[in-house]
Amino acid sequence: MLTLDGLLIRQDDFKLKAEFSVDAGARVAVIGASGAGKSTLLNAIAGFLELSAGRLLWCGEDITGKTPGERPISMLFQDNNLFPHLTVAQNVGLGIDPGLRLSATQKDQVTEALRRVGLDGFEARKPGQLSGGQQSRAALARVLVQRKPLILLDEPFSALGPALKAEMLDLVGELAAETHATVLMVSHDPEDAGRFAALAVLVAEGQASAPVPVAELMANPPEALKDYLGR
Ligand SMILES: Nc1ncnc2c1ncn2[C@@H]1O[C@H](COP(=O)(O)OP(=O)(O)OP(=O)(O)O)[C@@H](O)[C@H]1O
Repeated sequence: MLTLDGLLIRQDDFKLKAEFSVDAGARVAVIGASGAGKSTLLNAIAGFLELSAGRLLWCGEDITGKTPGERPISMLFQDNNLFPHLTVAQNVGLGIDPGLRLSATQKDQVTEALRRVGLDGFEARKPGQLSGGQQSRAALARVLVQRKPLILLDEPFSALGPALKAEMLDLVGELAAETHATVLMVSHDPEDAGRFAALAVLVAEGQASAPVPVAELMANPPEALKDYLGR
């Protein structure tokens, strides 16, 4: 279980509070208007932003003082964060060892992760030689080899067309189910949120609220969400 215990995050004069838990293995969409603080929330959970107050717990262990690399967390960003001068296999290998000194077993793990995301045969290509969807798959393979139990997705597929985006969301869902990972995904699209997650966290008015069923939230949206949905 991920527990946000009395979290307060500040970025200059922007403040965000959060106080809730997410069960292990849950898939949660993080929704809210632009600038509401969705990325801020994920960055704080990942350890890229320091907390002003509160604690973060994973399965009861306080991880507040841990660096991003020490946390049980992988994060996938919108721009995929692939290094253009490295091959696909090397980019994925970075998830195992930033120095890329991989054992034979670890190289096999890279190959297996690429196979799992449908990129076998693409090992030697550079990211620039891949389509947008294939780049997303490579970034996802890097998350897979990290084998972390908590995965944070910050609108990773927003540059893809609707069909490809749906395919990627389904793939992430399948992989998360196989590995029993807990997933928090920022989404701008209520349809994507519903497709991917049973639960949603609404970020609005300086607060990230406890997860509630997506369908319930959409059927009876609070004012802040109504504005966002244009209702
Ligand atoms: N590095 C920063 N320094 C100071 N303020 C920041 C910084 N990054 C973001 N902010 C502010 O924090 C608030 C929340 O930003 P954040 O990026 O988390 O919103 P978001 O909900 O993810 O938005 P979007 O949907 O547009 O990506 C905004 O008011 C933004 O201006």
